[in-house]
Amino acid sequence: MLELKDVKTHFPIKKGLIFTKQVDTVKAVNGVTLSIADGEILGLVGESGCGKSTLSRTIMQLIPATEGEITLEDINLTSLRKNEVRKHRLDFQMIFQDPYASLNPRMTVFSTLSEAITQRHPKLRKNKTKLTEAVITLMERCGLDPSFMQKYPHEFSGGQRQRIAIARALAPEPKLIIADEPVSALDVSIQSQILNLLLDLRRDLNLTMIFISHDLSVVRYLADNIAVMHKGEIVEYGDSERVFNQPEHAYTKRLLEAIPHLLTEA
Ligand SMILES: Nc1ncnc2c1ncn2[C@@H]1O[C@H](COP(=O)(O)OP(=O)(O)OP(=O)(O)O)[C@@H](O)[C@H]1O
Repeated sequence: MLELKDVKTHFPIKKGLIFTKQVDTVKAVNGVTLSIADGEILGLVGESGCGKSTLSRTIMQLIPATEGEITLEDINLTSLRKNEVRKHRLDFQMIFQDPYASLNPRMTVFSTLSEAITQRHPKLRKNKTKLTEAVITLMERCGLDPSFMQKYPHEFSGGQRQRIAIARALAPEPKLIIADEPVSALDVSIQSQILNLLLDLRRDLNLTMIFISHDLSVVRYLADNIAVMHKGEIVEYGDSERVFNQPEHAYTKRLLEAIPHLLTEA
């Protein structure tokens, strides 16, 4: 479904004083090769600064890859012209850590979701009944009471706001969802509800997802496969349980040792 071949995203940065012409390169993503199957949840883990966000933004075509190939269902996105790339933007949707920041505070749930639905189905703009039905279906699917559709984000709890953000991400019927630390800002009890919602959605809609987290226990719960990223490279990749029980790379072992309870559990 999604293939990455030797993807590199490098940022040139000026070195030293204002008038200097010397340039350094930050190799934020440095030769990533990965594939994600239809309906798979891939966990992407690594410390802050290892390149997870840059890799997501490169996959979503928000920043151009310096080198390499990104193929979505046999379309080589890296070879497309800018206006052609735009057509594929809806195929990728993101869920962020802070739903409050990602939702427009001045828009009701209905406006937020209907705007996202009509990006994919513009004709629905003229059919309020069908649009409302689609909003209700999305809200129910994400465990939200549709009678709250005229409410604003601040009128919901943190967990419910994340459900709205998830519904918003699903609305344009994306091919891939990238969830960037989607439960890190939530209370532990709410975290599991949101993780279970994501698992239910994957089961019901065959969602394909990259789940980014620094929390390995969360990733283990959700992901089929795990990619461990370190200094712009994938240093370990494999089935979730294998990576947890028999980590091969020293960096993965270090990450696992940082959570001792996980080792005793395994
Ligand atoms: N636009 C940019 N220009 C220059 N350097 C950048 C740019 N964006 C990211 N970087 C650098 O690339 C490296 C990877 O950053 P990135 O944000 O992708 O890491 P991350 O793993 O997502 O970190 P975090 O978990 O803190 O978000 C960092 O060293 C960062 O400073």
